[in-house]
Amino acid sequence: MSLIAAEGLSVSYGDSEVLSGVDFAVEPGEIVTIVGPNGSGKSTLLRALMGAVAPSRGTVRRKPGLRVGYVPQRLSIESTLPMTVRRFMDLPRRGPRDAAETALGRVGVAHLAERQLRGLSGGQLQRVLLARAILNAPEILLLDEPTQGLDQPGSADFYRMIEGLRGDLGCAVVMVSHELHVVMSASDRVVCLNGHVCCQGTPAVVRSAPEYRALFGTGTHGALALYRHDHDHDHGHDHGHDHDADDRESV
Ligand SMILES: Nc1ncnc2c1ncn2[C@@H]1O[C@H](COP(=O)(O)OP(=O)(O)OP(=O)(O)O)[C@@H](O)[C@H]1O
Repeated sequence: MSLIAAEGLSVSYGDSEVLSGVDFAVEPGEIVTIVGPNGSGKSTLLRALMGAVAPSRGTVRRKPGLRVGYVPQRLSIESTLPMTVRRFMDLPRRGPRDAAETALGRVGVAHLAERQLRGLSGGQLQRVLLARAILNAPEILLLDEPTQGLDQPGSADFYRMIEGLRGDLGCAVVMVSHELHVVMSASDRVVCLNGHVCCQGTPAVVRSAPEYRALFGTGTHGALALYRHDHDHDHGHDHGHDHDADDRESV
């Protein structure tokens, strides 16, 4: 059984439909990366999977009792607020002390427990957010651009750690990322989103898919092209049909 399955999922904000007809399912233990231009609905898809935004059409089904860990794109508490890492781990409610220590240790930041949150580097803060997300032994981790602001070695470390966590906890991981070259190697499956699913499959399949190349170009592993892509929010364009991994191996 899928952990989460969206079928024909559409989401609108007011009159504006940002996702239309998305079919997307996550199986236990897989690492799926969602790529797409700015404004293509990646964060919205994650939030719809969690149940934080309601579909305007279609359905999202979650396995009953599913434990979800979520790392947001930005920290929503006031970052100038005095607060230690340990205290932050106890929000919104205090858990067993050793659980927090274990989680911090798992992501390599046990030594930061007494430090102030606001004094952490970007990479340290990401790890603390991740530690908090794994406190409830999630079956699925949802990460929204977890390496934003990290340099390339920092990002590569972070993705290695995600793979390690998947191995230790056996959880599935769904993450949004712009760092296509790193992400590609760390993912079992890549979904290219532009209001709808343009193409999906293994990293190798997606990299050679014409729909992906049309969005991201072929140079610089797509990373720079991503930011240059001029997204006009017209989701009505037609790629003919959606593809999945199996019919694209020969491209
Ligand atoms: N709460 C909201 N109310 C109204 N519009 C919203 C809301 N959240 C997102 N949008 C709009 O929906 C569209 C998709 O946003 P979303 O954040 O899902 O895209 P994204 O692919 O994650 O973008 P980015 O790569 O820039 O983070 C954008 O045009 C955005 O402005």
